Formats: sequence, structure tokens, C-alpha cells
Amino acid sequence: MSKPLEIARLHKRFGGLVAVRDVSFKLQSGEVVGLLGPNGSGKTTVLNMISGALPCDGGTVRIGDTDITRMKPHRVAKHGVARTFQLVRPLPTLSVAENVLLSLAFGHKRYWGREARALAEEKLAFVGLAGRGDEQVGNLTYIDQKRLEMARALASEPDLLLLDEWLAGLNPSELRIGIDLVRHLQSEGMTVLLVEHIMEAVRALCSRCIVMSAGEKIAEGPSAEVLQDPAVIKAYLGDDHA
Ligand SMILES: Nc1ncnc2c1ncn2[C@@H]1O[C@H](COP(=O)(O)OP(=O)(O)OP(=O)(O)O)[C@@H](O)[C@H]1O
Repeated sequence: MSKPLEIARLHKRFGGLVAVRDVSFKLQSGEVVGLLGPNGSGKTTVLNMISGALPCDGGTVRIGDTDITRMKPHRVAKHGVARTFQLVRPLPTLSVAENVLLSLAFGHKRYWGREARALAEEKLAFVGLAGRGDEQVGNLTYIDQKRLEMARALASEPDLLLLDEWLAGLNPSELRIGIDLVRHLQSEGMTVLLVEHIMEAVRALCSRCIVMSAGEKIAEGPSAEVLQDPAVIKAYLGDDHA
């Protein structure tokens, strides 16, 4: 069973800019929650603080009963947190399977040899890349690179998956494949925090959304309500649309 996430009064400054100001929210175990907001509102900075990629200037991050605030990324990974990045980052000189094996070797739990190869095949099959392990990453289509990125994140057997615009750049039929894949994760009980600009995906996947603007949380609640909130519409589209 995956574990809940709780962040409390998370705060981050870059010089004079407050990128994240006292942001708090919880994700229950097994929830898929959207983290939304216009460009520059602080979403990726929140993910970076949860995953340990950036130290926070204040606040706490807890996974289940464990305080993971200020842990380095490899330790955060050991506590069951995995992420994908806005730009896909496969290692292009390695094969598809080798990319996943690397994550298995250095992930949450460490796997080597035959066990690792079997698990890599299992993760690749889960994301729709069954039997494709020997292919060169450079030959993959964009959706298949995204699948590989997901397989690498799943290799660490996370309890919480942070998806940073994982669906961005997909064409409409690829988007449906991507949404189905996140649904599949959801049906397996994975807790997912989904940073996303594609509202079709948010509506399809997220029962609940959190919205940020200029570093602050401005709304939180059921997706259908939040997406109609005048403050949210104003944050995205400006005063004329509020
Ligand atoms: N390493 C950094 N150094 C300085 N400023 C940064 C850094 N990272 C982010 N920022 C600034 O912090 C603010 C929040 O950025 P962030 O990337 O978290 O926003 P975002 O909501 O994820 O945006 P997008 O939707 O465009 O990805 C922005 O003003 C950004 O320019």
C-alpha cells in the first residue's frame, strides 16, 4: 500500500524572489492529485523540494510517518518517492533495458543480475514496451521515450510518483495512451502528484486539484469545482476572464 504525502508550510526563495510561499497540502494514499498553475507559479520548485533536488528554506515534507525534509534525492528515493522530469532524460547510449537496469541498480531497493533483468522486463511490459529492451533509446518515438521515462521511475518501486508535465508534447492519440497508463498506475493504488497543463488529462485523472499562482496555493478541492473557481480562471487567463 502506498503512503500518504504531507507538505506543510513549504517555502523557497531564489535571491529576492519567493518562488514558493508557505504551501501546505496532503495526498492520501492512492490519490491522483493535480498540481496546477500558470508558468512560473512554483509547481516544479515544489516537486524539487519534495524529491530533495532543492533544499527548502522552511516547512516540512513527510511520507507516511517519515520526515524527509532536507534529505538528499537518493535518500528520498529510498523512502519511496520517484519522479519524471519535464524534459525526458533517457541515457541515449544505452539500450532501453539498460536504462531501466540502471534505475533498478541504484533505486529504492537495489536489484542486480537475473532478478533485475526480470524486473526490467516487467516494468517495460507495464508501460507498453514489452520485448523492446534491446532497442537503442535513440530510435524510440517520443511516446516510447515517455514510456521509458515512466519505466525508469517505476523501477525504484515508489510509493509516491511525481509526474512533472509527463504528458506534455504528446499528440492526441499518444495523450490517450499516456492517460491510460496513469490510470493503470491509479488502479494499482499508486499515489501520484501530477503537475500538468493539459486540462483534458487533469479532468480524466485527478479527482482533486491544488492550484498555485505566484508561489502561493490559491485553490484546492474537487477538480470540477476548482477548474471553475474565478480565482483560478483569473490566475490562468488574467483579470478580463475572472
Ligand atoms: N534555480 C532557480 N534559480 C532562480 N530562480 C528559479 C529557479 N528555479 C525556478 N526559479 C524561479 O522560480 C519561479 C517558479 O518556477 P517553477 O519552475 O517552480 O514554476 P512552474 O510553476 O513549475 O512553471 P512551469 O509551468 O513553467 O514549469 C519562477 O519565477 C522561476 O523563474
